[in-house]
Amino acid sequence: MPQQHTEGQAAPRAATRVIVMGVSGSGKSTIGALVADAMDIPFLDGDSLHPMANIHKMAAGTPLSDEDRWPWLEIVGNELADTTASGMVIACSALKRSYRDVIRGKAPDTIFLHLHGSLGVLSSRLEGRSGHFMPPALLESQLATLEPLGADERSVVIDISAGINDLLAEAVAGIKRVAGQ
Ligand SMILES: Nc1ncnc2c1ncn2[C@@H]1O[C@H](COP(=O)(O)OP(=O)(O)O)[C@@H](O)[C@H]1O
Ligand SMILES: O=C(O)[C@H](O)[C@@H](O)[C@H](O)[C@H](O)COP(=O)(O)O
Repeated sequence: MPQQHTEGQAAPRAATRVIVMGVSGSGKSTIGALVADAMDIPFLDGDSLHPMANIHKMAAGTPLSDEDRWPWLEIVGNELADTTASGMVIACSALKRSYRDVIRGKAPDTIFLHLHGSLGVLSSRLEGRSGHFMPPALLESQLATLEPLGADERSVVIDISAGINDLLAEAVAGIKRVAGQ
């Protein structure tokens, strides 16, 4: 029997499912964790969902192929679709539209937050990062693979040259706007 809502009673809010996307070094892990915290929903780093073979391949300086990425994207989509919380934020490069289609195939209401930046800003962020498996030399192939979001995709695009607090505010406002909150 469908749930009834009497006047004055708020209808339950749909889960907010977000992929923070972009190339390596764009700030997915940093901004993703902060957005999740601000929206009081769980955060998952897509790097932790890669099969070990993918991590070893990237660490050795070889870009992943589509075949390497399909199983990983399925896992990412399943995590988003299966969340029992009021939403979830996952950091996942989701570089091509066909990759985003895999995620949407599992969780159709996903909002993609693209952290967009110039080669110069991205390179300096990667050079400044330490203790990460991803070599800065893979940035060029990441940028060559990136397909920008289409107007028909549920999405928010922000320019990463701003400071973290400004990016966080812009990201949360954009997500809430797209989610109709
Ligand atoms: N807006 C920002 N301003 C300055 N430094 C940032 C900003 N966003 C991220 N960083 C830094 O840039 C580096 C890359 O960020 P990270 O979150 O690891 O990116 P990704 O997960 O997309 O690879 C990290 O050292 C991080 O602390
Ligand atoms: O599809 C890919 O090639 C990888 O998923 C890659 O895009 C991802 O970004 C890595 O996991 C590197 O990790 P960082 O993005 O955290 O540098």
